[in-house]
Amino acid sequence: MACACMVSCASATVDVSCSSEQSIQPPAWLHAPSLPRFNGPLKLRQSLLSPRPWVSSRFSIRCSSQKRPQYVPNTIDDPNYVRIFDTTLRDGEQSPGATLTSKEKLDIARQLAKLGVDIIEAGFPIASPDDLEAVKLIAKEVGNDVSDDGYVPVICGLARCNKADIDAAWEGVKHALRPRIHTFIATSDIHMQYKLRKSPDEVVKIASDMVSYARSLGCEDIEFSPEDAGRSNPEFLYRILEEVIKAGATTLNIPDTVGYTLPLEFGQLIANIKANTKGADNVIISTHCQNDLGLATANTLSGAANGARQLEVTINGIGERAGNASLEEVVMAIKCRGQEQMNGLRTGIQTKHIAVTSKMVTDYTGMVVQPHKAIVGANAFAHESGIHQDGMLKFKGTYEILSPDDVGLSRTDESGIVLGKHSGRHALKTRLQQLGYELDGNELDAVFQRFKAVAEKKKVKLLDEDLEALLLDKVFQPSSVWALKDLQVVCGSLGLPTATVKLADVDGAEYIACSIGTGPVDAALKAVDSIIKIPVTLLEYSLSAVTEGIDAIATTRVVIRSEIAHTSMHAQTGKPVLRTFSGTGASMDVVVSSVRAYISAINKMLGFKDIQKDKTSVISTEHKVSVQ
Ligand SMILES: CC(=O)SCCNC(=O)CCNC(=O)[C@H](O)C(C)(C)COP(=O)(O)OP(=O)(O)OC[C@H]1O[C@@H](n2cnc3c(N)ncnc32)[C@H](O)[C@@H]1OP(=O)(O)O
Ligand SMILES: CC(C)C(=O)C(=O)O
Ligand SMILES: [Mg+2]
Repeated sequence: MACACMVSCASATVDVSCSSEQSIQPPAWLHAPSLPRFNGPLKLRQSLLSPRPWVSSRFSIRCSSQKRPQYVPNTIDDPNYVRIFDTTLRDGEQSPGATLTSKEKLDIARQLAKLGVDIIEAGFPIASPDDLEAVKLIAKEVGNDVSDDGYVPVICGLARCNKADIDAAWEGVKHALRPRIHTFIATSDIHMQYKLRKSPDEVVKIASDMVSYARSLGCEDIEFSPEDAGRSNPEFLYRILEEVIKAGATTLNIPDTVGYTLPLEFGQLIANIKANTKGADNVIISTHCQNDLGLATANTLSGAANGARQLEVTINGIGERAGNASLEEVVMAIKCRGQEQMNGLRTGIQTKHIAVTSKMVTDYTGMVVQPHKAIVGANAFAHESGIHQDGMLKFKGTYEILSPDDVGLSRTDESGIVLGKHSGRHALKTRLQQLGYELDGNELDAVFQRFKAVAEKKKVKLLDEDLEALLLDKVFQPSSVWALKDLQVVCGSLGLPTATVKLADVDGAEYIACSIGTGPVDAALKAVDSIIKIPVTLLEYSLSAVTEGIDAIATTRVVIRSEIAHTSMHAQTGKPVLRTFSGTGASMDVVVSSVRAYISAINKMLGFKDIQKDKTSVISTEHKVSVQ
């Protein structure tokens, strides 16, 4: 039987007709050498539709209509569709220091609409006149911007269970095409006794009266939350929820306000509420999980698996204290595993807008996302270890369950390879090839050794400029006559800058010299001079950091002139002139970098006429120290 079917391949989403064979273009990453290569349209057989955990996430197939269901407050005509309620502008803004201006809130609301969230909680209008104005603005602008397919987000305002709050919330949201009032009151013993100082009976009456009041204003979409439901007596929850349903609530949101529950426990709570609350079949059950134990995403997914069809989340997981369940984690988990593990759950989120939304929220709130944050962290699609990089180079499915394209991330290096201290030769060689350098064998080994040594010290990843500097320093050098073995400098404002240098000659014999100078570089170059004993003049010296940061690699370029030999013909006068030689060096230590460059130029000079150093001219024999 044919059915409407959606295939989501990396960033592309293709509607196909689902019969026994379907024709779609394969995603690029499917071209793994170890798998059959598909050059034409991929024939998708039914066997490919069966769960294949290692592929399904990067290649998810859904056999249902992907149209967003028509919005009706208390029901969804697709049992697998989960509404995404974004509360970045309300709970998210409760993050200490995350205050947003009205303009920023409007920008974020517009972005949330692009993302396709079903409900935007735009603020807590009673909190301040600014909050009310921002909610109004969002309701008027974003809440009336209907897309071609009929989508327009619900605009919601929060209110305590009192008339003033509800009036303010209605004042804010009523301009939207789909306005919602969200009212809440705490139901745990601890909150009722110590915070509200009200009996359970009083709380039930207030809740029911205030839901009725909200309905009486003309709002047909009412959400009610029993605050601290995670620590509330379940029997009391069933009772109060039944009363608010009778009073006209259309969504029952179950907050784990202090992030106290464990995933199985929270899932069971949702299942129990659905089973034991009269009228629960005619409303939407929602989750609102705080992250105090780091379980917000897990609890939210557990709630969805147990029948919740609205999930309250924030971008980047920001929110009160440790934050809320993060939109990107919840949505991508459903996208990645919903088909296979959650009976085909789906959301209406356009996931390719996730990265930019995350960035906007970071910029506006100043709440920086940790590098290893799932989905949107800087490292979420980066691979540093040699074994992983080797796997990624061979087939991305080895270490990636999602494609960065799915969340709107592009990376300059398609394999997401970050060169660092854990990288191997495969990754280094590949990156060098991409930069245009073909290295193998000893050359590759030599660069690899230097690369490892630098990567050990460098805290941030190695950039292309770093690699090129290493290549210049290690590979594109004249054949070595003298080599720097060790270097030590003493400098500062106390005493004279002094350098001790150990060089090895072409036979491996070592020579040490010590010198003072005007600074550490000058002292080190003089110590080199005193070993090599060939008069040269330093004509040019330049030092630059190839990348940013205190641990950047410094490259040095020097130009020297031999004062005793090595002439060339002047192009205009035809007279012999003393020849100049340049050299480059690189190191995270500026003095080492300088000495390497200097020795490189000297080696070039010595190699030019094939004049090996005159061993009799060195001032010290092996391991003897000469101090100038
Ligand atoms: C779990 C959550 O995230 S709830 C949302 C939390 N968000 C915020 O609080 C942000 C915005 N808040 C504010 O700007 C202020 O708290 C306001 C404007 C809402 C209220 O300020 P104030 O009137 O000065 O009250 P304050 O915040 O000090 O105390 C809260 C009062 O509301 C009562 N209250 C708390 N929750 C509720 C509720 N859901 N329904 C009714 N009353 C409530 C408290 O018992 C307390 O009443 P009391 O003054 O009789 O003791
Ligand atoms: C207002 C409610 C839903 C809330 O934010 C919470 O309980 O965490
Ligand atoms: Mg909350």
